[in-house]
Amino acid sequence: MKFWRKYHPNIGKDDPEYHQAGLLYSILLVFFGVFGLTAILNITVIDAPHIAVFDFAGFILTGLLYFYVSRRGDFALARWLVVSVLALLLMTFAYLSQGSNYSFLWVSVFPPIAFFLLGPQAGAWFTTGVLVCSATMLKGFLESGISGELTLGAFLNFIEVGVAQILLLRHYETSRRMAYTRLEKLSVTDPLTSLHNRLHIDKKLEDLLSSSRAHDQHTSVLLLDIDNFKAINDEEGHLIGDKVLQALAGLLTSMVREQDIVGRWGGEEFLLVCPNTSLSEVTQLADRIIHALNEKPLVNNRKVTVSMGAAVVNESVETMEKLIQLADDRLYQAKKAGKNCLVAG
Ligand SMILES: Nc1nc2c(ncn2[C@@H]2O[C@H](COP(=O)(O)OP(=O)(O)OP(=O)(O)O)[C@@H](O)[C@H]2O)c(=O)[nH]1
Repeated sequence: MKFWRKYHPNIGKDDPEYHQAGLLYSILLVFFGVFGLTAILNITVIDAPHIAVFDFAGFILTGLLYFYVSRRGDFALARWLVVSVLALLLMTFAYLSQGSNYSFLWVSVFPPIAFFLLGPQAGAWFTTGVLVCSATMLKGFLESGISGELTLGAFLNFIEVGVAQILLLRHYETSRRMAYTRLEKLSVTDPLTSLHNRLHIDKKLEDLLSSSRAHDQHTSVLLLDIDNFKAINDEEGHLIGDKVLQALAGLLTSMVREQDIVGRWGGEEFLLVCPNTSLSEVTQLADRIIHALNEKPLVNNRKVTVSMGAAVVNESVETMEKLIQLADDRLYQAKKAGKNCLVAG
């Protein structure tokens, strides 16, 4: 049931907000249905019109909120609105039932939702606020003796459970988010060189190409392969081979602009993606790389050379596949031409 995706097309399946959006729209729909149904029941069967008024208000409020959130599409605002309305409705319900039937326990569904939608920091503050308001209200009921079911013990248990929930959820949500951030970083990083991995660079390049086409800008790529890398491994050992890859990654990163992307494309292949860069500009960059490598050894007094193929987006090379294929064909030509050079056209 991913009907909400049409309202937030920018939230992808791998996004942390994906499940938040699912929860948010489920809450709105469930509350909308439950309020509508209980409003009818409270009027027709139970004969409790004062509760029916509250149900009806909840029905209208959640309906309006659904409409607003889905039309506006600002997901950050949507989360705050839903959590605020939920807090309001739960506390109003606790107030109307005046401590009877332990219905104030409904307030305890609030903390997990608040932490999940707002995060550990805002979730903790918001939940503390709701807990303080609810406890103040229940204290009033307790002192006035309005409900025989609300004992001092029940009241204290309510507060203790609330405090425990805040502490536990804060810990849980913080560690969950940290683990997510770490995994997200690992999934886009090449462990040996710390450069972007192929998966990530694929996605970045795809995004860049769509914006290049939309704004009629040049995006150039440079596919780079270390020459005779097998010989380096064979003669110096794999550890030195790894060091060469790391040193080259560092050199390439230091030579490009901030907006350029350097990634490890495969074993001893690297891909440089340069937004807003013409073929002649990327040729200058390639010349600087060749010059820097010829100038001094990378690791262990061992000079390393590279071959490169460059390509730029234009009318005949529009897709990512075609762009990479062209750069790869040119890289192959550079190898055939004797290595340590660039082929750009
Ligand atoms: N040390 C190390 N070697 C790797 C890694 N990934 C791939 N290789 C090695 O890279 C070498 C690539 O060899 P080839 O494809 O024959 O290429 P080459 O020797 O560079 O020859 P040319 O490309 O024609 O210049 C292989 O020996 C792989 O084992 C890595 O992460 N670390």
